[in-house]
Amino acid sequence: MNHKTNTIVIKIGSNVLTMEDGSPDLIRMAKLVDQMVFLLGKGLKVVLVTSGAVAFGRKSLPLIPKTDAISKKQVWASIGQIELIRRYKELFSKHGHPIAQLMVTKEDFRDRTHYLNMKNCLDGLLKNNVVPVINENDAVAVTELMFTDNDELAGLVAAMIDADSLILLTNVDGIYKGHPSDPSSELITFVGQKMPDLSQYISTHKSSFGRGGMLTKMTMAKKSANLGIEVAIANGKKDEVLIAYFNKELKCTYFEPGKIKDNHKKWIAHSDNYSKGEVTINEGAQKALLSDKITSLLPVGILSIKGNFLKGDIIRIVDPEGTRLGLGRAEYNANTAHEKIGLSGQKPLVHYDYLYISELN
Ligand SMILES: Nc1ncnc2c1ncn2[C@@H]1O[C@H](COP(=O)(O)OP(=O)(O)O)[C@@H](O)[C@H]1O
Ligand SMILES: N[C@@H](CCC(=O)OP(=O)(O)O)C(=O)O
Repeated sequence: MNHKTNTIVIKIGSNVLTMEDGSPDLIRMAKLVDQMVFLLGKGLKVVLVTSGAVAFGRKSLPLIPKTDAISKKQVWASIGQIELIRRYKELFSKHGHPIAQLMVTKEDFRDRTHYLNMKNCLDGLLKNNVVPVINENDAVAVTELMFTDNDELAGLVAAMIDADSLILLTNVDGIYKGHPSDPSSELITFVGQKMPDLSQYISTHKSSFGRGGMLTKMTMAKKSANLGIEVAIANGKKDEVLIAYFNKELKCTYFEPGKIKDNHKKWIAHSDNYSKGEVTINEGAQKALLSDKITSLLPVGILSIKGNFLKGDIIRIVDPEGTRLGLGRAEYNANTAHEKIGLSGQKPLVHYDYLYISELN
């Protein structure tokens, strides 16, 4: 944790809160709440993104055999969430800390009004020293409306509130160069802004109750670090894990934060799934956008346009070879943009303030 951390988002995976047989690990839960209270005592603002609703519900109610897979998840999550949040309230209350519950879906991050309403709520809770406890609303979020997992939700929340740190607690110490259970496997302890892609080391294997897997965790960690948030993937089963992180003594996979992006850019950076169009730019425009100069995307640098986007929609920006360079908010609709392709002296299609160029192509 860097010296300037004021706000930290802590994500706790299903496997951290469950024992081998899938039953809730209430002792582990209590230890983690005690550590979050320690961080609060050090003056940090803490936001908790917690999995575990499905896991808690699964053990509380056997379902009739013909219940389909989606209904099972929805039923278990909607039952388990009650026990999950009740336990958190009980544990935080013992230390005099009030908590709040937010149940969200991916749609709440697409719509800018929803986004700003949620940000307003979170800012209000943090100002009043209330710990927000956030989970995906599994009762309504199925298939394409789902986050890949709560790692993605945690990254979106960290960007939304301009958190300084994001810690993803799972059931291994971090990303290994081999299988995590192999004693000879090396733990990757540091990931710099220019570190090559780590996906070569990551198997699709997931822990028993996890949903996303290490690949989504790594992807979200790198994207968050690219937005200026320091990230750690660490073992939530390790005693004192949050204390060790606070004291900079934690064995984990640490992602070095890049340049801090403003909040508009953080929202846009996470909007790839909502893009309504695509513009291919020429080499001159590509060079300008990748430079350190403050540059908007001008029609003179556009080669082609796809999609019938409207003013205000998010559009993808790709280089002449079709490689995604970034995202931006369209200042006018696709028809107007088509009329301006290649013309100089025109209003930017994407203004710099609403332009996000990923440094991780
Ligand atoms: N290279 C790797 N290093 C560490 N863990 C890995 C790696 N590749 C795959 N994994 C798996 O990813 C799992 C953690 O992801 P996940 O199951 O989604 O946990 P969580 O429930 O905490 O999100 C680990 O338990 C491990 O089995
Ligand atoms: N909303 C779900 C979250 C599932 C999820 O993302 O799990 P994990 O990959 O263990 O963090 C639940 O509470 O079970």
